[in-house]
Amino acid sequence: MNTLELLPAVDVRDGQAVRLVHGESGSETSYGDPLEAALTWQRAGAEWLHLVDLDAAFGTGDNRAQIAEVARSMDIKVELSGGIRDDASLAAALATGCTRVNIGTAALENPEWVAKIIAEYGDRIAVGLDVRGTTLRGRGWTRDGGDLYETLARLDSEGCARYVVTDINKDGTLQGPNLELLRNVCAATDRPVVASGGVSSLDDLRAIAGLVPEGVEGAIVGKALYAKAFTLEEALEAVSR
Ligand SMILES: O=C(O)c1ccccc1N[C@@H]1O[C@H](COP(=O)(O)O)[C@@H](O)[C@H]1O
Repeated sequence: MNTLELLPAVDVRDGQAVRLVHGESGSETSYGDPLEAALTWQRAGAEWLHLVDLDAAFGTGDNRAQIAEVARSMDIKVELSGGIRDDASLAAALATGCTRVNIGTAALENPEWVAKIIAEYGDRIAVGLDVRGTTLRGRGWTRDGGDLYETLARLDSEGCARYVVTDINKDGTLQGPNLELLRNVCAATDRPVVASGGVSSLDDLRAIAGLVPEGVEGAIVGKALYAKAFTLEEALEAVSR
């Protein structure tokens, strides 16, 4: 059986590594320098970094230069997210050398462009399905963007390689992942799924790892690591069995 991949998250707002609650602007807790945070996860044995430009996602500016510096400083794989919505922002993201980008809003608002970049870049494009219930949310999770399963079927038919599925109601809450949502998405697609939102304990990670045979490939871990609920070393050990 494959091991669950873990992607520690570094979300950047106003130059700082932060965690939000339910993705709500203004709910930030700050954790200092993003590069230091990223290097901490790399030193602890991470194979992936989930790196998000939150200002670009919210439309409150961007942290593009800093994000690029972090991505370029990593020896590990980087999934880059936030504000990648057109050719220029995609080119800048890919030029950082990141392994893949995660597209949210554009997959809801600009499906033709997303179909084009999926065809062009294949595995380097993941789509972030950020949901409340089964309704997708875009523009910093402030606007409805259609039905999860209809969008998933469309993206599947266009060849999307992978989905990052976030339950907004769980994100940043330390309330445990939405396993039912993950199971339902895995049942609806044969593409790998990266789970995001709610991880609070090693048992949560073991529960997500139990979904690897159903199609879950990885889990993003944010607040739990910053709040020191467990260490990344412990997390990696927990999912390696
Ligand atoms: O990660 C968050 O906490 C988050 C909160 C609010 C909005 C977005 C958030 N994260 C990431 O941003 C991308 C979406 O960016 P865009 O819509 O493509 O500009 C999403 O995939 C999340 O990974």
